[in-house]
Order: sequence, then structure tokens, then C-alpha cells
Amino acid sequence: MANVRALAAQTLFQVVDKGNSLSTQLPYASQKLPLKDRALLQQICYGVLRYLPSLENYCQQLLEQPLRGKRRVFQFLLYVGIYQLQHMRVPAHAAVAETVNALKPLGAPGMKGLVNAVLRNFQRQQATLEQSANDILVCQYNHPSWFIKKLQAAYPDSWAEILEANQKQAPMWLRVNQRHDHTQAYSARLDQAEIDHILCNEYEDGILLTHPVDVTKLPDFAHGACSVQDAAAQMAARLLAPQDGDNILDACAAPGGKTCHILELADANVTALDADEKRLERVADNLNRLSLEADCVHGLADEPNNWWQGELFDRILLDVPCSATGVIRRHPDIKWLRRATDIDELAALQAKILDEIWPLLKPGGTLVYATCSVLPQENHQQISAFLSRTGDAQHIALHPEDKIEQPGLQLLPGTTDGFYYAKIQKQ
Ligand SMILES: C[S@@+](CC[C@H](N)C(=O)[O-])C[C@H]1O[C@@H](n2cnc3c(N)ncnc32)[C@H](O)[C@@H]1O
Repeated sequence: MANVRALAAQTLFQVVDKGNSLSTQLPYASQKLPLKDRALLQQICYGVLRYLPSLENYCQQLLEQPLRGKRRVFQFLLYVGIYQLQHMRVPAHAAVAETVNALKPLGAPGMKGLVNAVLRNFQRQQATLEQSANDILVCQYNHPSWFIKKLQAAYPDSWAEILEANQKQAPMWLRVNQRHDHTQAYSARLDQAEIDHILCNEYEDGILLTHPVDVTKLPDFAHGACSVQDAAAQMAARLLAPQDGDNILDACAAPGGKTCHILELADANVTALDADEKRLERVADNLNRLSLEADCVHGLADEPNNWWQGELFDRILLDVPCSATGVIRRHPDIKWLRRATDIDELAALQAKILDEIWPLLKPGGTLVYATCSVLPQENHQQISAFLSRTGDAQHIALHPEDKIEQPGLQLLPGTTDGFYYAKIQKQ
């Protein structure tokens, strides 16, 4: 029988040391476990990734030397044990015993003494260890130093709040399929199913669930009555304002959340383009569940000559590849997989996509640029530079503070995810 803590240690090793994403590693490990243990595996992996610098710091104090090479996975097992002692409501004796039990499936029963000693010492010295870690900024906020510095520069008054929001569990938002039910009507169906939720007038299609629920419990989910999508992501299709008969390009479409939303709002001809063939399959799956149709095309947005048939588009959504620093609370592995140098590379790709896609838009047509990033380089600085070098691009304000000097709307993580939007019209 697979052991949850052993699988957690192996998964964390794969993510942090080997650079694999949690969204690929977690399903792989989960399938080895009975259903009832899968939530615990997820909770432990998310938790360790949220608090990694502090956990590393405690182990530095508690071990004579870090575990290296083949023993590296046991270093992660120690993080798993300490995370349970510090943050989970597992009785301490059970947390220690279960962590030690994970050594057998990991093939190292001989390390029992060491793991036991480290966890017991953590318990004894917890207050002092926490206090000394708290004096180190990276451990206090549990984010990489390069990212803290970038946020401090961009948000001198609110950087700490953003970091704190990233440490919280993200809420679950639903997007109601307006072809199926209006938002109010679906809210009544949730009431009948005794699913607590909040209606927020700001988001026409959005419902905030008070507690996350399994999608199979949502009325008519399988038949496309709703989708799970953060309220910030739901703004894309509304800002694009698709009309019946429009020819629309969703240039970075996978897994298709925004493609489907566009089609829920209008009978439009949508081309859903993505660079990743595997992820495009998920666009097809989502369209299928919602009984919608789009033309799914495998290709690069920065190389339209390889796939574009020559017809201009009325509207274009550019939900570009980005640092995803606005969705860290949903994907805490981003903190450890991203590097400072990635930001320049991503910004260069985003600029290229903007320049290559712009000629495909009809005069009078609308382009919506979106990222789930909180970094200005990918957001308002990117759009400012595009507007200055593109003579026929006109900035459309999304709110009173959306000015040409700092264009767009920046949402920070809180009620919604961190997102950025800018709207541009072709003259
Ligand atoms: C932010 S995600 C898009 C999310 C999607 N719009 C949704 O709402 O479900 C960015 C997507 O861009 C794709 N991508 C990365 N580089 C690309 C490129 N050069 N051209 C087109 N798509 C690209 C990635 O495969 C990824 O699916």
C-alpha cells in the first residue's frame, strides 16, 4: 500500500530539485493512493511548497549537514514531518510516527533514528527556531528573494499584503454558463443543493463558493451548467465583449477556460490557438462538456505565417504566457520553479506575440491583452511600450485610473487572483 508521506516527499523532490511542475507530479502520485488519502497528499505538498524557506531554515539548524545526493528525498520527508507539526492539526505523536513510517516504503528504515531526532528536536526548540527564521525576510514571507525585491519596487506600500495573500488558500469561483442558466437561477439551484455561496454583482457570470466542493456535487456540472474559473479570469471574455457572427482569435487558448466563456456569450467563430498540442486536447474536452465549438489550431502566436489563413479578426484575446505570479496561491510551486531571468525572456516573447498578432486585427477591431502576473514588466510597462511603437493602436480605458501613462487594470490577489488586463483598439 502506498504511503502518503513517502509520496509527498518524492513529489516535492521532483518539483523543487528536478524542476517539474506540481500539476504534473501530483496527479501521478495521487493515482497510487486510495481516494480518501488524496486530499492529505495535496494538503501536505501545497503546505511544504508554501513554507519551503522556513522549513529549509529549521532543518539547517537541526541537521549537522543537509542530506545530499541519494538521501535528498529524506530532506523533503523532514519538511513533510515539520510542516505537519507546525501547521496541521495532526497530533504531534502521530505526525512523528507517520513520518518515520514513511521510511520503510522509501527503502531506508535505517534512518529512523535521525528522522525521529530531528522531529523531536523541532518540537522542543520550535519557538526559538521560529523566532530566528522570522528575522530573515525570505523565511518571514516564504517567497524567493528576487521576487520580494521586484514586488517591493513595484508596490512600495502593498508588497507585504501581496505576499501574505499568496500564502492563503484560493477561493473557488464558478462561472455560470449563460446558455444554460442565468446566474441568479443557478444560484437558486445551488441553494437547493445546499451549497453555500455568495453572489457578487461585479462579476455577471461569477459565483463565489463559501467552501470548495467537488465538482460532481455541482448541479448539472457534467452537462455544462457551470465551470470552475476565478472571477479575475472571467473578466477576459466580458472585456472582449464578443458579438454574434464575430470572427475571434483566442491566441493562447489552452486549456480553454476563456475560449469557452467567449462562446457562452456569443455565437462567434472562434479560432483557439495554442503552442502546446497536449494542452489543446483539454480545450477540446472543455468545449465538448459545454457543447460548444471552436476551431482548435496548433501553432505559435508569434509565428502566424505558419497557421494564419489570411482572414482578419474582429476581436483578439491575447492571454499570453507569463510568470503566473498572480496565481501563486493556486500554484505554490511557481515560487520555486520561476527564476528572475525568466521574466525578461517572458516579456520578450509577449512583445513579439503582440507585434506579430496585431496585423491580424481588423481596423476598428478590439484586442484584449491579459496576464495572470503582478509584475509591471509583463503588464503596464509591456503595454506602454507597445502603444508607443504601434501607430494605429489606441488605448481604451477600463476604469478611471486606467491612463495612457500607466495603461490597464492591475488586480492583486485577494478576493480574486492577481490578473492584468489592457484593451486596445485598432484605428
Ligand atoms: C495563460 S495560459 C492560457 C490560459 C487560457 N487562455 C485559458 O483561459 O484557459 C498561456 C498559454 O499560452 C500557450 N503558449 C505559450 N507560448 C505560446 C506561443 N508562442 N504561441 C501560442 N501559445 C503559446 C501555453 O501553452 C499556454 O497554454
